[in-house]
Formats: sequence, C-alpha cells, structure tokens
Amino acid sequence: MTDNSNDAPVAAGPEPAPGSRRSGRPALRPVAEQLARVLDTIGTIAPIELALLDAQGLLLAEEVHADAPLPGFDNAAMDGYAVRAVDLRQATEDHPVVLPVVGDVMAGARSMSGMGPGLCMRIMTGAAIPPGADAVIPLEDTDRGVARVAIHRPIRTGECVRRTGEDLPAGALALGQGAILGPQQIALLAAVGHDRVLVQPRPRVVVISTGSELVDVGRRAGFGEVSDSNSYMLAAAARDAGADAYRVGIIPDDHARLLDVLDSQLLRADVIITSGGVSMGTADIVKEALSQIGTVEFTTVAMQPGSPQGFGTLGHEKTPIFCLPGNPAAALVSFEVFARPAIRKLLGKRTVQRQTVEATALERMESPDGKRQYRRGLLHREPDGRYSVSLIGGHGSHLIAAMAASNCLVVLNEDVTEVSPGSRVTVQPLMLAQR
Ligand SMILES: Nc1nc2c(c(=O)[nH]1)N[C@H]1C(S)=C(S)[C@@H](COP(=O)(O)OP(=O)(O)OC[C@H]3O[C@@H](n4cnc5c(N)ncnc54)[C@H](O)[C@@H]3O)O[C@H]1N2
Ligand code: MOO
Repeated sequence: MTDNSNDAPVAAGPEPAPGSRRSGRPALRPVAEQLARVLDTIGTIAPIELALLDAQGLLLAEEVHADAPLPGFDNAAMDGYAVRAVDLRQATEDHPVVLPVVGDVMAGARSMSGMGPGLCMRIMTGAAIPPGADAVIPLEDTDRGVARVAIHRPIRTGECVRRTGEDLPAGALALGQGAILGPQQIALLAAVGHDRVLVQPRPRVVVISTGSELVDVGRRAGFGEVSDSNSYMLAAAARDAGADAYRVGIIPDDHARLLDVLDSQLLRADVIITSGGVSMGTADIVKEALSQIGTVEFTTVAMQPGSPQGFGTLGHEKTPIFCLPGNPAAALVSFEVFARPAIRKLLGKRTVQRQTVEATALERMESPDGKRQYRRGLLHREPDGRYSVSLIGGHGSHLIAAMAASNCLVVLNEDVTEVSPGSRVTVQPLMLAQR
C-alpha cells in the first residue's frame, strides 16, 4: 500500500515557509501529549465476580474479611503428644516423665474427648488440641511410645500450639481493595472460604488488521501479498499487557466492511486496535472511514517508528479505538507507547508504564531531531550488574526478523540526534510481563 520512504532518519531543517513544497507535512504532536490524551480518555471497566483461579493477576475490587478466625481452632504445629506443660516440669534427658497415652488425635477429627491431668494423647500436625492439653511435645523428644510415652524435657505452655485466630482474628480485613491477586493472595482468599471474588476484569481487546494485500497465516503469500503478522503480534502484545485478546483477522480495504465489523465488534470490546491504513495513501481506509465519523482523531506523533496514529472512541459506550500504523515495528512501538498503558490503566494498575533502565550504548546511535526514536535493541546485563545495549537491525519499521531478535526498545529522546558509544541511554525492556 504505502512505501517506507520516510523510515530513514529525517534531519530537521528550518520550518518551511507556508506554500513551500514541504508545507504539506503535518505538524508533529509530542509523544507525551498524545499519551496524555489517550490516558485521559480511558475510563474504567465495571468490576466482575470471578472464580478464584480466573482472578489470578487481577486487582481485587472489594474488601474481603475473614468471617471466622484463621486458624479456626487451636492445633498442633508438630507430630507428637498433646500434654499439659505442668505434668512435664520434672522431665530431663536422664529422668524422663512417663505418661499414659489415652488416644490418638488425627488431623480432620471432628470431635474428641478431653484429656485428664497426668495423661497425654498422640497428635498429628494440624489436628485440634484436645481439651485439657496446653502444649505439644514433638515425637523427637520422646521414646515414641504407644501405650506409655517417656518424655525427656520440660515444655512451655503453648509450645507447638498454633492459636485460634493468630493468623487473622474473626472479622479482620483479609485483603483490601486494590490488592493484586498472586498465588499468596489467592491462598488467603481460599483459606477464608471465598471461592469467588469481585475483581477488575481483563479488558477485552479486539485486534483487526486492515489491508487488501494481507493473507492469513497458513495461506502462502503470493506476489504482492503479505502475511498478516500484525494481528498475531498485537493480540500477543495485548495478552502480555494483561488483556483478553480477540483476533478478528483481516479486513480488506473497504469502508463499509470495516465499519460493519467495527460495529459488531463493539458488542464485546473494551478496546479496539486496528493496524494499517492510517497514512496518506489512497487506500488508507481506516483513516478515511473513521475520520468521517468524527470521534477518531488522526494525527502525526513526533516519534519514529509509529508517527501516523489514530485514536478516539466508538459507539455509545465510547469504546477506545487505537488505529496503529501498518508497518510491523511501527505497530508494536505504538502499541507499547499508547495502547499498553491504556490496557494497564483499565486493569486498575497504578503504574501503567513499563519500567525503563539506563544502559551503556555499545555503538554510535543516530536519531532524527524533534522525534523520539524507538530503536529495537539487545539489552545485556554485564557481570557487574550494569546494562549495556546494542542495536538490532536498521531503523526500518518493516524489519520483522530484527524485531524478533530484539528484547528492548532503545529510547532516543526528541532532542537527541546522536549518541556516542559509551554514553548512557534509556532502554525499555520488552520482557514478558506477569498477566
Ligand atoms: N506519503 C507518505 N507515506 C507514508 C507515510 C507518510 O507520512 N507519508 N508514513 C509512512 C509510515 S511512517 C508508516 S508507519 C506507514 C503507515 O502506513 P499505514 O498505516 O497506512 O499502513 P499500510 O499502508 O496499510 O501498510 C504499511 C506497511 O505495513 C504492512 N502491513 C500492514 N498491515 C500488516 C499486517 N497486518 N501484517 C504485516 N504487515 C502489514 C503493509 O504491507 C505495508 O508494507 O506509512 C508510510 N507511508
Ligand atoms: O516510521 Mo513509520 O511510523 O514506518 O513507522
């Protein structure tokens, strides 16, 4: 559809006079301003109730209290004998106290008889302390007797006893609103008996590729045809960001088809992402079709790759739509810069941006003046713990193999035109996130 001629770093010249040949170039919007517009538009999704394991990685949208104490009853911390501490006062290594064993208490036993003075019961870890006992002597400190047991040391009251409510008293707050549900938090929810919880759901992200040259994977691309890699890449990126992704696939360059598909996808989408069709070509269908609706703004952002961008909302629910450029690296970079933070915000995350690191540039790097450049790079961790980074492939945003060999984006700010080897640069790692 469109060529890649403006992939090369563009040297900033003086502003062209109105009416000059270059005056057709759109004014560039700073990355930060576009991101602020995006994030201002992104609202919230109503919380939903999910089964515990489906809630993994999500934010709790309610307070959860313990209805009952945790642990729910005094129980043994060790396998041994339930005893009364007072009975063992005289016990020593050489002169053990010998007590009759009047029963066994197994973990899970629902009822039990009490235990009189001068007696003991065999008990398993986790089993309820029988009435009358106040400590558990571990097996190792006894002769492990069955009918009678010799105990070789004294014991403190409460030793090896896990007290009712010592983890959480009845009525206490187990988890607050906004807690992130990892395995530990899921354990606590299960422990206090919650099998379902109210959470901020994963945003449902619908991914659409546009372009009549595209063919779906599995069909061999003939001359002039291109395999649709963007919808797979963007669906994977959306999932990596924490969303549930729905890959709709390819829409050819046809206004009515595009608008129909968008309309039907609004039913299930919290976010729509398209790629392709946003530049200047005659078949740049997304821009043409959506500009007419008036709720999606097409703009040129001061970044490379990813300068042509559309963003706005669609439908009654004002569903956010990102219209990303078609070149694969441009699509991924603009996803990272704009769509990923939006998905993180919808998830309720406090930090929506990826962490960046400072790294030593291993080579000279160039960047167009006035644009923020995102180069694909390889980030290494040196033995001293510091990072260094080299570039992978050229700046061409059609280079998919180079993108696949990279593990980070090297961010060269608007005012940077050249970085000499050994200088520090900002790097945005593209590691897999936790969902
Ligand atoms: N005259 C101008 N031409 C172009 C400009 C410009 O400012 N003036 N900008 C260039 C830049 S920068 C980019 S990025 C692209 C954006 O183009 P579109 O969003 O309109 O994308 P297409 O033209 O549809 O495709 C561009 C390129 O990417 C390939 N592509 C598209 N979709 C996919 C997909 N799903 N999977 C794999 N590859 C895809 C497509 O085949 C093209 O090669 O515009 C420049 N042109
Ligand atoms: O420079 Mo374009 O935004 O190919 O990516």
